Amino acid sequence: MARQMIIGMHLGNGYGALPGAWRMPGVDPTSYTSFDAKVRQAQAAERGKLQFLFLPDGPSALSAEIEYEAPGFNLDVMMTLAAVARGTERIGMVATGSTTFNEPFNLARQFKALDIMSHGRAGWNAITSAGDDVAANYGVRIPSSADRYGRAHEVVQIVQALWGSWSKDAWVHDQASGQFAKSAEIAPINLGGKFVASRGPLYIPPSEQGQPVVFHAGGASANALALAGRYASAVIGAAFTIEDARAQRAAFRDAAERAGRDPDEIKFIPGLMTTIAPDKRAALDRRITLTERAFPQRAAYLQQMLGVRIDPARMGEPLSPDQLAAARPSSGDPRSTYALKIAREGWTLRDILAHGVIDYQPVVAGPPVEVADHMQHWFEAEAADGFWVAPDVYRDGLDDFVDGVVPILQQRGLFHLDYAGMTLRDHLGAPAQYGIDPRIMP
Ligand SMILES: Cc1cc2nc3c(=O)[nH]c(=O)nc-3n(C[C@H](O)[C@H](O)[C@H](O)COP(=O)(O)O)c2cc1C
Repeated sequence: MARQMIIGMHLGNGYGALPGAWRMPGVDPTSYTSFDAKVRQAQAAERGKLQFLFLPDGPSALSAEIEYEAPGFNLDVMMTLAAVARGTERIGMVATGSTTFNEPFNLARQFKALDIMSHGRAGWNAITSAGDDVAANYGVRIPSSADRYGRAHEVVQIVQALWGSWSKDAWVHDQASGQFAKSAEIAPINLGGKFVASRGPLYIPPSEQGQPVVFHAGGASANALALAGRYASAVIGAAFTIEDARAQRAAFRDAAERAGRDPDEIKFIPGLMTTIAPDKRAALDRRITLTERAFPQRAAYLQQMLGVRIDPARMGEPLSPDQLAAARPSSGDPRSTYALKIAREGWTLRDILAHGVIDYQPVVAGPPVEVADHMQHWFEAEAADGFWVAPDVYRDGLDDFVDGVVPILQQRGLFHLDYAGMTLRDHLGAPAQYGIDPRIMP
């Protein structure tokens, strides 16, 4: 069968990916604390047969914008997914769990419990935390990159070892014989390194997929490549251009190969922000409503990207011929070339910003077919094995993706018509694994 794409959905604060989402008509302003809202959003993604939900997590400092904007993260990713697990049946659930600020025993226990509750649908986004604001919440300074990644390798190995501490058929639960478990098949782990250790065993038997799937979110730094290359089945990526995405995907595949794995075992899944509307004008207007508060600040940044003076008071005007002639895309920001291309098309300053030229992920603002075209283009260029999609506003943006974009991708043979299996491993085509991968023994 032809290669088909994997699609995940960003499940953040309950409102949507853009800062104005909480104030949009029809949005319940208390969705931030509503588990029901998150379950409904997960159910909508499952209706679209999406393979997984992606829950980022900081926990970073409260944003300076809290006066006007909702925090970007979930109240608590594991508690949210416990609720989502009970309200869904097939969709995978991938939560972020820091390897810097958690003990491996806690991570192993929580993720495996979720894996059991969800019948084999859990994934762990194993990241290193960066940022002094996160560290301050734990009363420490942020460790060096070498120490963060050194700890991350130990944490992932111990977590995986703990996951395998019950053999696959250790749990007998035979009422007739009275045997609950085979104690000879439950082993302590006794693993330790420079940073962390655990005796084990865990007291949780295998799930339907054996154990959770390991993800990693990050860029292609040498340390991230070494970590993801060894352990990750999928990388949640950020790439603004198709060239960057191709290079990152190739780098992660090479890293997996260097770790002795088949490169097809690691899927590269960059992000995509969507604003879906009947036409381009309506989509840009929607993005203006959702993000305009940030435009003065973004205009100042656009000035640096293009190397010309830009007057934020002239939001309704295109850049002048003199400005366009003098503009030079900054080599320090890969988004600059695209920003200049959009500016040269003659859009007003407000519309240039509404195109998402300064967003963290590529933005598609337009009708569903444009979103599908973007995904097809990147997928067929081997820049992506799939996408994690961040709708601007969950309330309608998620349905517009599921009902508008997904059928186009299905008609084009690029996306499955239904789930073939029950577990996250099934959905990703991730090889079976139980305990530490024997190819990567400590
Ligand atoms: C798409 C994407 C998603 C990320 N999600 C998270 C997250 O949920 N929580 C987090 O602490 N860091 C997250 N990160 C940050 C990375 O884990 C990592 O800290 C960052 O890329 C710096 O990596 P470095 O230390 O190798 O330079 C994310 C990064 C990317 C690109």
